[in-house]
Amino acid sequence: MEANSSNFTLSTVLNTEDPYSSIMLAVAALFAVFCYFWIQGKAKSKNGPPLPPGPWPLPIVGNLPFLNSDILHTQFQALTQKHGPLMKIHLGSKLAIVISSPDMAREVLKTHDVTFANHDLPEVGKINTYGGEDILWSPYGTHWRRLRKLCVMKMFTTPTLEASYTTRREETRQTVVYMSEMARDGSPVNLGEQIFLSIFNVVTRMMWGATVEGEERTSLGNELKTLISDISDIEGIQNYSDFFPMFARFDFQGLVKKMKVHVKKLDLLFDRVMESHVKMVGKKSEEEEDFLQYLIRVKDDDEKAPLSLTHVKSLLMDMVLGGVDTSVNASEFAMAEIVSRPEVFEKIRQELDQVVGKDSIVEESHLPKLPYLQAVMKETLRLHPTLPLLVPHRNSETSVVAGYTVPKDSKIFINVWAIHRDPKHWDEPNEFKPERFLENSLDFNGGDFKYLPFGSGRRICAAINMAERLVLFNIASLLHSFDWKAPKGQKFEVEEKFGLVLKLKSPLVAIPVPRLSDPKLYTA
Ligand code: HEM
Repeated sequence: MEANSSNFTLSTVLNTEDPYSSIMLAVAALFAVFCYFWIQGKAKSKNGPPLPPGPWPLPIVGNLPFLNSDILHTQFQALTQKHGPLMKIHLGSKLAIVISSPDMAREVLKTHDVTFANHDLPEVGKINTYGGEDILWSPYGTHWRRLRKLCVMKMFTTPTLEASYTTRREETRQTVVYMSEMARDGSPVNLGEQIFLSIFNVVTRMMWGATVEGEERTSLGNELKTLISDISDIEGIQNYSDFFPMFARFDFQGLVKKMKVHVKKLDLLFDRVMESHVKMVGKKSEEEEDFLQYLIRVKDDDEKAPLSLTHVKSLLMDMVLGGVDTSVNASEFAMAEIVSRPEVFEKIRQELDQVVGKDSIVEESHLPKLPYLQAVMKETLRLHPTLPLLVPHRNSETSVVAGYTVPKDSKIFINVWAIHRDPKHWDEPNEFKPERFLENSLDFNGGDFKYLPFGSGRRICAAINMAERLVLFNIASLLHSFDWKAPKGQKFEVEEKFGLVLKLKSPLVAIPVPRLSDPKLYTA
């Protein structure tokens, strides 16, 4: 048969009448083949154990064309059924390893913990953390240890948290007051926005004493929530610059550019705060100082690892970006699960009425006496882990894990979302059943590798006790003070939107109905 113009043949592609384009295509094809063999050669272990199994990669792009960044966690879960709980994936020129069982998680987070105790710094992470020298992205070593020690020994200790209770109480009361005002005329409330304001204010007041109040509470609050959420969304997008580092400077998806615009806004805020705090050094006693004053005072104390003002600023960024977004989304998921399940809501109400009573308000000291509510928080983080793939780790050395070679600098995804829904380890894994946590002794400390909402090992979340207080106190107060009704014609839904941080697909909007008898319980 004669070739006609609609036929898609090699000669039409090569366009034999245009020798220049033929040569270019031939060079591109050769380059592709070269890259393919180079990646394969680089990925193969030399005389050592084989690489982990995984789907067959295409030249150059690897498995990228088959991955959908909106459902990466479920795609990884499905691929694991075929290739096993230690699986390799080629992301362009980058080798990724996906971990999907408690045993494999133990291998990387415990057995080989030092080697795997780095986070894989993405291109956009360099922008929002001033070069990645913050606590989240710094590689395991002296500088990271110094930052972590400052946080863990100053900001997140039990005495500091106890001392800052007034802050959390005031902010939560403000939220209850705002909601009772909305309740007066039956207005719906965007719960995520209000929880955001409360948690944002708590974190920033603990760090530098600032707060958002009055009219600003709605306007600036929404703006900051959107800003922080946009930054975390950009962090969640698969950036081709990370998979083809040699082209990173072209920033083809424009993500670095977008990140710079967002970060500039937060940076201006931080600069103002830093300036005022530098002026205040020495003017307050050590007991009175906030975390930022403390950091500025001690930053040069350790000769081996002195900190610059930029390091200090990057820590603020970590707390605001890492601490606020995670706690808000965890609280939103918990509220969404509770209000959409009358039987769960009823049990919580009974527990609250028994422990707190209807003529009092919730205090943080009540929290240890609320086992069912604690179980609800644990079950929420099992079903909807806030960081479904943790923060991707990176190994600093080539290692042999479970008989397979994991080459140095691989990107390690720990699919906590899949581990938390593995039927080998959980009964009815897709059901929301808080009771399971009344029957087991699982906690947030990462000792049991089937439950890792805060990670495990050296890079485990630096603020678990603070996160637990923030989430529990917030939701306990909202559930004790109000009944929650869906706006007319709507029903509550708990659908997930995947990203670095797991979010509700649609915002949780509900109408508060006060349930306590004394109006004084709705004042600040
Ligand atoms: C429910 C709320 C939270 C959840 C679920 C959560 C979870 C996590 C997870 C999974 C990691 C990474 C672990 C890994 O990659 O192995 C992490 C790291 C971290 N989190 Fe949290 N977090 C929460 C709240 C907070 C808060 C409130 C703060 C501070 C204000 C905070 C500060 C940090 C820091 C600084 C790191 C980095 C630790 C390091 O790399 O050494 N987190 N968190």
